[in-house]
Amino acid sequence: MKTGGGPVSTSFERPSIKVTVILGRLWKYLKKFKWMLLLAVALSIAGNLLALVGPKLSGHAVDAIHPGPGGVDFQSVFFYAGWMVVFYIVSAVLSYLLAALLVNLGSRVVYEMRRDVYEHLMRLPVRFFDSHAAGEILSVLSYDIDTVQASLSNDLVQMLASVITVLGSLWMMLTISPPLVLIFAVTIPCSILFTRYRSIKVRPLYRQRSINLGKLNGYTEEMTGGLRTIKAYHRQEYFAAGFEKKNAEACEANYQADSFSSATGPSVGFINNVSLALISLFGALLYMSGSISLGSVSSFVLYSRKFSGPINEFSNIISELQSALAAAERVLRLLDEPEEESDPADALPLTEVQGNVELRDVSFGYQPGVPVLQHYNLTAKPGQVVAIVGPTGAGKTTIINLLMRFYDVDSGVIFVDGCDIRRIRRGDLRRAFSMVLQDTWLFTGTIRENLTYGKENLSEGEVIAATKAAKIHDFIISLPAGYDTILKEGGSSISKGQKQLLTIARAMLLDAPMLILDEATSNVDTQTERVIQAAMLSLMKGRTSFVIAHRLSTIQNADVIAVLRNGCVAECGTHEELIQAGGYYAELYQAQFDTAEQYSDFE
Ligand SMILES: Nc1ncnc2c1ncn2[C@@H]1O[C@H](COP(=O)(O)OP(=O)(O)OP(=O)(O)O)[C@@H](O)[C@H]1O
Repeated sequence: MKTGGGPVSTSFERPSIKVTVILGRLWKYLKKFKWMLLLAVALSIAGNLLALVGPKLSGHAVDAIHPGPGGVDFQSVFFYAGWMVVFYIVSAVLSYLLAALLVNLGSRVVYEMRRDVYEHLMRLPVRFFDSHAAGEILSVLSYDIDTVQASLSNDLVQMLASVITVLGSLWMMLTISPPLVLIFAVTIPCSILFTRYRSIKVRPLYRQRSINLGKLNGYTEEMTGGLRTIKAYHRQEYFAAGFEKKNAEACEANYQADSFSSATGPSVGFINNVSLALISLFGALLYMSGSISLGSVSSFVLYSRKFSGPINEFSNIISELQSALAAAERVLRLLDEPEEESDPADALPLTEVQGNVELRDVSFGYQPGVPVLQHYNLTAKPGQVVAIVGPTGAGKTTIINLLMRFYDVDSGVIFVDGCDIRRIRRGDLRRAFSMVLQDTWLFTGTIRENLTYGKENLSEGEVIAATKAAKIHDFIISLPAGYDTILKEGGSSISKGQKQLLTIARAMLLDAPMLILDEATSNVDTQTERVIQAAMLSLMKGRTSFVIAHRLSTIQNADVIAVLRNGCVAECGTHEELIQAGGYYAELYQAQFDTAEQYSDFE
């Protein structure tokens, strides 16, 4: 079954969400841990207030040094210096505890966020996955969420510390010399305006960085998936050029964002140094006029450094926050993707399935204006085997997509046991079908887990009976760990045919009342196909089955063969009837028959 094919959506690139909305939604995650947050605030206040005492003590120590011989009051100097050490040690311990707490908080938030995104992904319609590159989705789940975490654990602690240090230092400076504080009235607004201007400019750059990285990941994921084909066609250079382009775009966006934001720090640093020069100048003048002690000037200088340090740091934090906001935005955008419509409140259960299926006047297209099925009609009576035949791209798999409600019809109705499938609970409808597809999907786990994941509490005997019927038992027990063999990365360690036989055994074990076989034996050799034919026939017995097969020899015994052409049923009947009619099916059958003959001559 095809699941891809649609254009890769660019929905993660839509215009930005308002910062307040992003913060509000991040707060919903944070508030679950409000006690940790409160403790963090308390630790931050305590730690930074203690650190604020240092410069004051240092000022007292300086004032204990009097000009002239014997003018140093060592007792006082040691007293103040000792207390400084004590305050700084306690403050450092509190800062360490705070950082550890916030790292923990960040991890918890990220855990929740990642879980929400994953659960949301599971609820998204197939349409979403058909139109988004897997790498792009992975990029949101890993890189973007990690960026949010880094910001939550580092920036949050710095922001808290900065606010307290700035306010505390300002207060201390006001107690020392209000006129000197006036210098900041000129320099601080310059810093703030400059930082604000840069932060407005930098956010779109960070957004672009996330987008480009997502594209690069999408491309890499696609290329690693298709590596065999690339090597077989010797197109490494061609795709390397594509990678080069995406890589260059990602690096360029990264450079643009980082270089723009990194210029902010030095600029703000310069403004702060100007204020330090002014403080030194005016401080000296005040000292000479006798209105301030030398120790106070020294304390003031230290506080001014403490005061402007975080403001300088603020610009860095702001750029990191912008990066985190851009990442959070992409995460939220993914969370905003509309989920598969939930079942209506009065949705009907599907318990005793008879297997009456009818597609009545069904029209459908994946994209507006590009119809795939047009006024399509098909009826399957209970227990019948319906084969759907048609040229490549005719819409055979699309019928399966509609039957399973991976997509909904544009018009017309699909009935199961006389009930519109849109009125049936989705889960019940899907459980009513066992599917064996051309593209088999096995997950990392043991063979047994892969066989039984559709149905719990299966006995060993049932599992072995199914694998024997699917002619895969002998292969499984030939493996050193038998049924406990771990299949890695979707079963990449076993052949495609073996994978398909495993999924046939899985479908047998699921024992659903209806069957979908979409090129189910396409990867199996003709000999094995013949051998498992009996098992397939017994599997289909009494079950309404939809079989898609290009090899017409496998569907000759179907009760109904529906030939699909140009979106509608071109011919319908049994094999004999269609051969007699001498239409498209007869032509197709003859062509396959001739080819088989040619090959047997060749042999
Ligand atoms: N997710 C999708 N988005 C957009 N178009 C799609 C999508 N899946 C399939 N199509 C298009 O719909 C048409 C029918 O596709 P479908 O997979 O149903 O054909 P098919 O008869 O099963 O082909 P095949 O025999 O090659 O498996 C094709 O033109 C295909 O390109």
